[in-house]
Parts: sequence; C-alpha cells; structure tokens
Amino acid sequence: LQFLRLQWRSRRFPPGPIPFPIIGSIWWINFRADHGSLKKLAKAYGNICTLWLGHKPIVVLYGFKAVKDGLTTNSEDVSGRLQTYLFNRFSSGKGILVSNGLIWKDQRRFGIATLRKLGMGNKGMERGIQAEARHLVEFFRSKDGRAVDPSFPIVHAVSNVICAVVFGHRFSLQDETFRQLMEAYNGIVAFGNSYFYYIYEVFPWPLGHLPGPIRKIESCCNFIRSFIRQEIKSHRDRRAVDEPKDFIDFYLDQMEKTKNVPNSTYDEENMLQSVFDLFLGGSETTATTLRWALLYMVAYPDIQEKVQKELDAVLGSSHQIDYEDRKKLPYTNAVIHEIIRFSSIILITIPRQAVKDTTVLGYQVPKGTIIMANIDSTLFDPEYWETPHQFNPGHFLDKDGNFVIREAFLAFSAGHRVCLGEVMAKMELFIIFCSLLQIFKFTPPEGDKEINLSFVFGSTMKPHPYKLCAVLR
Ligand code: HEM
Repeated sequence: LQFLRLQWRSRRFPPGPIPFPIIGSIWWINFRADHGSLKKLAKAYGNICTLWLGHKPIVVLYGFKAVKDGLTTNSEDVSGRLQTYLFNRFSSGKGILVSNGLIWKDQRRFGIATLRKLGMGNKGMERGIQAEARHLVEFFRSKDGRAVDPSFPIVHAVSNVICAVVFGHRFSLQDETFRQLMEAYNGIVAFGNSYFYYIYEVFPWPLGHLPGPIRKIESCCNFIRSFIRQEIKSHRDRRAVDEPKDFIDFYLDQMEKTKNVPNSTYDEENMLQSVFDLFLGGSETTATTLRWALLYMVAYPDIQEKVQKELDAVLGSSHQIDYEDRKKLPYTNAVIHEIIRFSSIILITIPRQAVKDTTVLGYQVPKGTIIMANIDSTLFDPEYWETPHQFNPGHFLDKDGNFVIREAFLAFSAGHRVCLGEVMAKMELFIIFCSLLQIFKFTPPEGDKEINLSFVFGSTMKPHPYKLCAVLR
C-alpha cells in the first residue's frame, strides 16, 4: 500500500526513477550526488527530474537553463533551506547559511551591510587582502625556489582575511588554535555531500543516536563554537572603549540597538552562527580556488606567461595590486574567471527547499520539496561555452580582447540565496593571484612529468595534494 501511495504521489512531480518505501529512489544515484550520477540522471529523465530521499521529494535541476529558471523565476519561493534532523542538529536554524524565514532575512541583510561597512568591494578590505598577499609572497620567497606544497599557506592567507573581518585579528602560520580551527572546518566540509550525509538523511533517528561520523561533526562544531564564544566575550570586555572594528563589534551594537524591538532576531546565538557561517562560506571555497589557480599556472605555462606579460606591461613589477587594476587587465581577469569556472569547486548548491507551493519550470511543486541545483552543469553546459572541457580564458574575452562576463557563469549560484561573498572572493582571488604572479614563476618540481588535474570529491572539489616551485622572476 505504501508503495502504491508513493507511486501515486510521485506522478505529480517531474519524472524520475521509481521510488520505494523507506529508501525512496536515492539508490538510483548510489546514495551520493556526484558528477557522473547527476549526468546519468539528466540523460535518463531530462534537465528537471525527481529523486526521493526516503519519502522526501528532491527536484534536481541540470544545465544552465533549468538551473537559472528554477532558481530565479520564483526566486523567493525556492529560497528555503532544509529543516531536516541533521540541519537542525548542527545549526538549530540560526545564522545565515541554513536558516529560514525572518532569521535568514535579517541575518543575511545585516551580514551583507556589515561586510560592506568593513570594506567589501572597497579599500577597507583591500588593505587586509594586500597584507595577506605580502605574507604569502614572503612564504614563497623563503623557500628559495624549492618544491613546496602551497595548500596550508594559501588556506592560512585566505582564512586570515575573513578572521580580520569577523574577529578583528589574524593568526600566525604556526598558531595551534588556527590549525585546530581549520581541522574542525575540514571535518564539517568533508561530511557534506558524502555517502554518510545521505544515509543519515534517510535514517536520521537510529543513526543520529549511534557513535560515528555524526559525533565527530558535533565535536568539530563544538570546538568552533567555543572558540567563537571566547572571541565574543573578549569583544564584550573591551567594547566600551573602542569604535566598532569588526563583525562581532557591529553585531554587539546591533543587539544593543534592537534589544527593545519585539521579535528581534539579533541575539547571541544568531551572532555566533553567523560568524560560524561567514567563516565556513568564506574560507575553504576561496582557498580551494586559489590552490587550483596555482596548479593551472603550472599546468599551462603559456597562459601564466601571458598573464605576466600583461601585468608587466600595464603595472610593472613593483606596483601594489588594487582590485581596481582588474579593469586594466582584461586577460588576467579572464584567466581568474576561467579558473573559477574550470575548477568548478561546487557541484550543487547547498540544498534549497520550497517555502510554499510554487511552480518550477512549469511543474507544480508543493511546499517542502527539496531543490537541488547542479551548479557544475551550468559551468560546463556545451550550449553556452565554446570549449567547455578546455581551460580557455577566451571564454571571458570578446573579439577585441575586452573582458566579458558570461550569463552561464553561475559559480556563485543565482536567486535570493546567491553567495553573499562573491565580491569578497573575487577581490581575494584577484589581489593574491596577481601579487604572486608579479613576483614568481610557478613551475613543477624537477622530474615531475605529469600534472594531476583531477579532483578529490567532496563538498568542494579540491586538487590532489601537489608541490610546486616558486622561482623569482
Ligand atoms: C570562490 C569562492 C566562493 C564560491 C565558489 C562560493 C559559492 C557559493 C555557493 C554556490 C553558494 C550557495 C548558494 C545557493 O544556495 O544557491 C554560496 C553561499 C554562501 N556563501 Fe559563498 N562562495 C564563495 C566565497 C564566499 C565568501 C568569500 C564568503 C564570505 C563572505 C561566502 C559566504 C557565503 C554564505 C554566507 C552563503 C550562504 C548564503 C545564504 O544562504 O543566504 N562565500 N556560496
């Protein structure tokens, strides 16, 4: 009877594999949304189709047109996040990344406004990024051209930018707390989009009460939360004397201003989770893209040389890089966008949920339906990119060599929940990438014949660990 009821329910949704009671149809993609399984699904059932996660429907969008239409036509209707056992257990519906309703609207609006006050898109943040770029340059200089794995120093530089914004200070490369924070965030990121994640979503209750990965994630979250709590406490202690300098300062002021406003969402738990989310969203993504950036420069030396020629001709070798310089460096800007496209670090958006009955590409979709938009499929859609599987900066240049943005460039997603750190990420990538290429030529270690450009699958697609040499130009 349950089987028949499910079949009858599923007929109202876009097509998809047959769902079974308890497990739904997630078996069809082997309990994990990866590149191959989502491609196979679109081939079998079309660019909009349905999977069942247990008894919960997921509408899957594939390719630029379906993703863009699905996320922007009734944008507000599909702007919810999942309210499942796992999501609630880890964030309690607070903060920005996985919150909903008024909490999400307030925290997101406040988050964007405060990042702007702290210099997102202008000189304020630029100085912090330039300082981190200088530290990174010094790190490579100290290696004197010897082979080195650049991952940790890159993660360190990028994370320090967001640390300065939210906490008002940076960490040294040797700092033990910083290393533990990074490990804790890595643990959380590794869990998202893993087999375990999907199995927990199907069987939340029994698995949620057993020891295993979920306990590990919980201890990672607790470590980060207790660190942020300490930061909030030290901000409170010194607050009376200082002007607001960072996100926590601004948030404490906002709590003060709204303490008598009924239903205000500005409280300590939302502050803590917003800080957690800005760090999570703003650190790993940009650092991973920068790791790809250097690897591509090693793999495509002719492109590296062309960037350096442009930098030399337009700015010279000693000019401090500003974000404004991108307007004079169309080729370099195109290379950075192609790095973001080609590395395609995010396969699917953080899952969305319909907040009311709505239509998605002409299908009636009831409230509560999960929407899974395949970002990667937009960045490689053969109808929108001339050579999707080739690293080709020409994708972002017109016939006269001017930089052009492309409509299918949805690396930061689209609609109401579009990434709020896009400008910050682009500033970091531009300033750090140019500062490094101005000074160093990146080459493979001697004797390395093959450069591995395949990715390690996870919540973000990372390069395999690699070494390179930074040779002074
Ligand atoms: C190359 C770097 C980055 C990429 C590729 C990226 C991509 C994304 C994507 C695909 C989403 C999901 C949007 C959706 O659900 O539709 C997202 C959300 C988000 N990103 Fe980024 N991001 C990057 C950098 C950053 C930075 C630097 C920050 C920090 C300021 C940040 C903060 C966030 C936050 C807070 C959200 C959640 C927004 C919401 O739920 O309303 N991201 N990002």
